[in-house]
Amino acid sequence: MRIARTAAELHEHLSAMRPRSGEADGVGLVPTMGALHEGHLSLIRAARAAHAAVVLSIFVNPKQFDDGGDLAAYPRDEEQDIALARAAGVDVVFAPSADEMYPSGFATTVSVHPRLTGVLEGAVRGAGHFDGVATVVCKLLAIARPDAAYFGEKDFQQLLVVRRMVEDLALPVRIVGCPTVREADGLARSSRNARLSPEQRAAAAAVPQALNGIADAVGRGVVGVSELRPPALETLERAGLACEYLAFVHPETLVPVDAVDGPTVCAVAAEAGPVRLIDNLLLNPPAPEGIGHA
Ligand SMILES: Nc1ncnc2c1ncn2[C@@H]1O[C@H](COP(=O)(O)OP(=O)(O)OP(=O)(O)O)[C@@H](O)[C@H]1O
Ligand SMILES: CC(C)(CO)[C@@H](O)C(=O)[O-]
Ligand code: BAL
Repeated sequence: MRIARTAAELHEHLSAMRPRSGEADGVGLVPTMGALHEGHLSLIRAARAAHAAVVLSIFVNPKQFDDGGDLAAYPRDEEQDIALARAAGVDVVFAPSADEMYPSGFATTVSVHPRLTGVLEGAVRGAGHFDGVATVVCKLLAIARPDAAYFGEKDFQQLLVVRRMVEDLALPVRIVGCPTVREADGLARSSRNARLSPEQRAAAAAVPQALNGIADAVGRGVVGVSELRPPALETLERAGLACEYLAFVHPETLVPVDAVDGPTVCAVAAEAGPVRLIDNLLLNPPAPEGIGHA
């Protein structure tokens, strides 16, 4: 496994591999901010299974953090990340500095429309968050020129924003979404979980419980958002979590819905002490009675 600190080094390593890339499906890119866990490893495994060469990028992108505190507190462990990447079969780790990504004079922002970036995470983290994500992902795609790039469905709005950007700018890359990897109690794996105290970690299980409660209710035919929200909010509140949003939206437009009468994403963000937890679930309305029975 090679480590590249600059775009030039990455190109050098990849050009040595590109001849191989004709065999399988070229290069797969897995963009991350490091502090690798099973969620990231699942993306790497998906890329490994599909591509001749796998590039893992590790870059804690300052442009997507509004709050300097969150950026400073973001967990970093490059040594362990490199060991995990090697064990998972990554070919090249691309770990640039902020100066390499944003040299002096850098003056470009990629901005997806606020109807997709100004709501949910964008509303809480500030308008600059998804501009920062779109800008860095666009640049990572331009540097690595992968055939496909892998993103987690845990950050479902990010995945939607990246897909929109790629389609609108006709970027020659396939975007692959991968399912959320969870702990035994259902909590979505996240780098920020490392900052939870044991009490906060126990309380955090209320997030998947709230989502599962909603899915169960929808399965029983309860589809009105006004009926689905209160018990879920109560589950979060009982655990001592501060809910930032619990939203029912159309999976592609992010427009809020009143009822789960078509595919709907329930997206939630809650604070456990200093840690923001996000999660989501795709809900489908129950099949009309009689359908599906022999
Ligand atoms: N539990 C998970 N399952 C699947 N993919 C995940 C999971 N957690 C993160 N990812 C994906 O890994 C990629 C890199 O994410 P990132 O480095 O921000 O990790 P993270 O754990 O989401 O960190 P954060 O604490 O910022 O939420 C993203 O595409 C993200 O959606
Ligand atoms: C996609 C990403 C690597 C861009 O910095 C980041 O937002 C993340 O880790 O999800
Ligand atoms: N995992 C999404 C990127 C972020 O939290 O900034």
